[in-house]
Parts: sequence; structure tokens; C-alpha cells
Amino acid sequence: MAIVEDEKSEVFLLQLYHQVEMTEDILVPGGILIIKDPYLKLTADGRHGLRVDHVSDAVFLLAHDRRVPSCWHSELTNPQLKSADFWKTKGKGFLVNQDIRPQLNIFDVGSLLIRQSGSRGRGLFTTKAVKTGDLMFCEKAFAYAFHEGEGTSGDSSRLTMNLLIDVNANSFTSGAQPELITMLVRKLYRNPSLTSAVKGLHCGSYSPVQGTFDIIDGMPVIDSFLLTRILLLNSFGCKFPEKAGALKRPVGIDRLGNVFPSLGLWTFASHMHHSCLSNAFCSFIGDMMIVRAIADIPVDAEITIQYLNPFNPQRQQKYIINWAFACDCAMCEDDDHTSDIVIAKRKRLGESLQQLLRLLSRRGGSSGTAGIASLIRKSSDLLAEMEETYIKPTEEVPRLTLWVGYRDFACALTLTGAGLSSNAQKAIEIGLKALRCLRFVIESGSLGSNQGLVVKKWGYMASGELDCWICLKTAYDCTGSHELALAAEGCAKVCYRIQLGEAETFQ
Ligand SMILES: C[S@@+](CC[C@H](N)C(=O)[O-])C[C@H]1O[C@@H](n2cnc3c(N)ncnc32)[C@H](O)[C@@H]1O
Repeated sequence: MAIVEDEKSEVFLLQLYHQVEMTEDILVPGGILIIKDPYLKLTADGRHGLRVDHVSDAVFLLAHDRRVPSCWHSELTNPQLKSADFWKTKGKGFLVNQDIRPQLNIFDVGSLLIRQSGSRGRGLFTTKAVKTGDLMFCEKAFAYAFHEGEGTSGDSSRLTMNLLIDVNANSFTSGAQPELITMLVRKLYRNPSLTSAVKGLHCGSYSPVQGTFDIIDGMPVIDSFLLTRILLLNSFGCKFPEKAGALKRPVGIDRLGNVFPSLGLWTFASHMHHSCLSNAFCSFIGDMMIVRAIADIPVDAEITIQYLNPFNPQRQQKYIINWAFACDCAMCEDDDHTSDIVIAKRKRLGESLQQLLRLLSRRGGSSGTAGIASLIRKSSDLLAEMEETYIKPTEEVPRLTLWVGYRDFACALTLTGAGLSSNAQKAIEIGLKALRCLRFVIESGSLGSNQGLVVKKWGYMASGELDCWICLKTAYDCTGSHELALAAEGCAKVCYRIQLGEAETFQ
């Protein structure tokens, strides 16, 4: 907030939105600006204040500008208002001796094409077949806001929290979203040539201000409401998987444990549509997005990703509220036909299983006792009961709750009684079952057969597949089946590469 006066010496409070600095830092004493299309609003103390939402509506003038009212000429002594020549010389100084290369923003898009996808708008399609784990493209963020929460900065006195209030939708956003909006607005305002990258992005039902992005008075017209809408519909949150915590900076976490992902806009990637049964996965290294295939994808097939975590029970409502579409995938359809009673039953069985697995972990090492055998039997019974709650075959709809149960059971068996061959054998049987719940088609993999372990078809990417393959590798090693262990490790590496973007750091 700053106090400004006009040529008639009338005084107002002024608020500028979407500026890099606070209003009072930009409006130095003596500074002059033109406000186009002034919007007067009632302030909290009952007076009138000026509010500027679109950055292009505030035009800052240099002292020498002919548009400065003549009545102020004698007052223009502010040393901070430097001439254009001063800034040109300073800018050239920065460039001297620097290696300025053309910036490459998107890599490896030779096998992809943006085209219409029925009534859904533009989508991304393959122009050649790709295999599971293959890199489809990498893209550098057009704009990226890293959100550092209290938990990561460690200095709560420096913590600032931005809130973006949408009075129309009666909602608010916090975390990196408000920062990203301001960043994007500033970037486009300062670099008119970049507006073409954002111009046609999906903005839902919003009608942009007339002349948006046209150059007026040497600067582009920036409609900040349009950019807000574009970001709400097209930006990606980057939550790094836990395994990546040591390698990459993870999300910000506040003192209540709320997670604020970093957020960015990747203009090419933003053309990917959603499917809960997606065939691609995005990972992030800093602000570089890496998109890999999570299934074998034929030529001319649409690339899809999951906009939200498939375990989120509210995801269907969120697709409608946040992106204005209803997901019609087989998984959402199956959810619609699954009664609350069945969902509650799966939840109850899952909780009982976790209790048994905790006991199993505590008794690790003393395997072979009747107690352990009974825990294993009871766990298997619970999972068999859960299995009966599913109607659709796994090939049509992955069984997510069952997957979590089998995966955790396999890990508990491997980690607790790893040295014992009987537990390891059971862990292999359960681990393979877990992966089949996700539609993996795995040939052989059983002990004693000499057919090895071959993944004929990769399954669904939920979370924790990497853990499951590592458990299988450990269990194969415990039984002396080193070739199978190597094959399981190879599969773990594929999962690692998909989830983290690269496999160079895989150990
Ligand atoms: C990031 S944009 C995707 C690209 C957009 N179609 C375009 O033309 O630029 C997100 C929008 O795509 C549409 N969309 C995404 N996934 C969809 C799906 N599974 N079914 C229908 N519409 C979908 C929705 O309109 C959503 O708001």
C-alpha cells in the first residue's frame, strides 16, 4: 500500500497487485506512474483506494518522459529515476564476457504431436511406438515457484505465507500458487516476445480482456485474471517421491504437516489430458520435468497422466471442480459401482492387516515359531477375504487397496525374516501377487523354475512398486536365486527411472 497524489493534488491509497516487490518498495518517493482504467474500491476504513490488478495498467515513467505533467517538472530531482542510457549501459555491462546461449526448453519431442482429442480439446499423441520406461520428453518450466515451508527453511522468522483469495469461487489457495501467478505476470510483462508461449493455453470458460497481449504503449496488455485461470488449469505440482528426498529438494511442509508442493507451468506438457489409468508419468529434477512411458504405447495413441493421486477418494469431485471434466475411466466407473459398505470393509480389513504386520515386524528373526506362522496365516486370510470384495477382473481395473495389503505383507516378510528361506519364499509368492493386483503380467518368477522372471506387461503405477521389486530382489537373494534377484533388480531400476527421472543414482 502506498499514498499517491494526482496532478490536482488529490490523495489516494494505492495497491498494486502481481508486482515483484511490495507496492511501497516500487513507488519510491517522487516516482511517477500512469494508471490506466483506474479502479476505485472501498478500503477497510471507509475511504476510497485505487487498486491495480493488471500489471500493464500501471505505467512507470522516467523523469524525462514527455507524459509527465508539466506542473511536476521542477520537482523531479529524485536520484533513483535514472535515464534510459544509464540502464542500457548497466545492462551491457552485465552481458560483457558472459556465455549467453540460446535457451533450449523442450527436448526429445520428436515422437510426439499436439492435436485435437475429440471434444476434450488439444491433447498429446505419439508419432512412434514407445516402451515402458522410455523417455518421451523433458521440458524446462516456463515459470516455477519453489515453495519452501517452515520444515525446510528451519527459520520460522523468515517464513512468509501467500494467500490467494478468489472471491468469485469463494475459495483460497496458499503455498506456491500466488507466487507463481505473480511470477508469470511479471515475466510476460517484461518479455512481450514470450507471450506467444502462453497465449493459446487452455483457459476454460474465461473470456480474456479484449486486446490481451497486444502491445500498447510499448508494453503488452497483461490480463492477470486470465493468467490466474491458465495456471489453475495447466500448472503442475511437483511432489518428489520420498526416496528422492536426499537427492532433490522436496516439498515445503508447515508446522501442521501440511504439504505445499512446488509449482510450475510447463507449456508443452500442459497439453496432456488426465486418465486414472494413465500411460505416462512425470518426474522432476528441479524445474525440469521428465515424462516417461509407464506402459508400452503404440503409435498415434494419446499420452495421459494422473492429475491427482488415484488413492484420493475425493478425486472425482476434484476433477469436476478444478478442471471441469468428469473422468470416465474404468477405475472411476468401478468406484461408482462399489458400495460404501464394501469400501468400509476393505478399509477395516486393511487396518487389521497392518496391526498383524506390525506384530510380524516386531518378531522378526524368531521366525519358524508357531506365533509367526499364525500371523502369516491370519494375514493371508485377511487378504483372501479382501480379494473377494472385488468383482471386476484385475486386467480391467487395478485393485489398489489389495495391492497395498499384499505389498506391505511381502515387505514385512522380507524385512523381518530376511535370512529365513521359508519367509523369503512366502515373500516372493506374495510380492508377485501384489504386482498382479496392479495388472502386471509376470511370466514365471517362481523358485525352482528355470524360466527366469519376465515382465510381459507392465502394470499400473500407483506408489511403492519400487519397494515391492526391492523386496523381491532381497527375497530371491535369500533363497540363493541370484539370477531372479538380478531380474527383480532390473525391474526396480525401471521403476526408479520412471519415478525419479533418471537411474544414475540407483543403488
Ligand atoms: C491442462 S488442459 C489439457 C489441454 C487442453 N485440452 C488444451 O486444449 O490445451 C486441462 C483440461 O483438459 C480437459 N481434460 C483433461 N483431462 C480430461 C479428461 N480425462 N476428460 C475430459 N476432459 C479432460 C479439461 O477441460 C481440463 O480442464
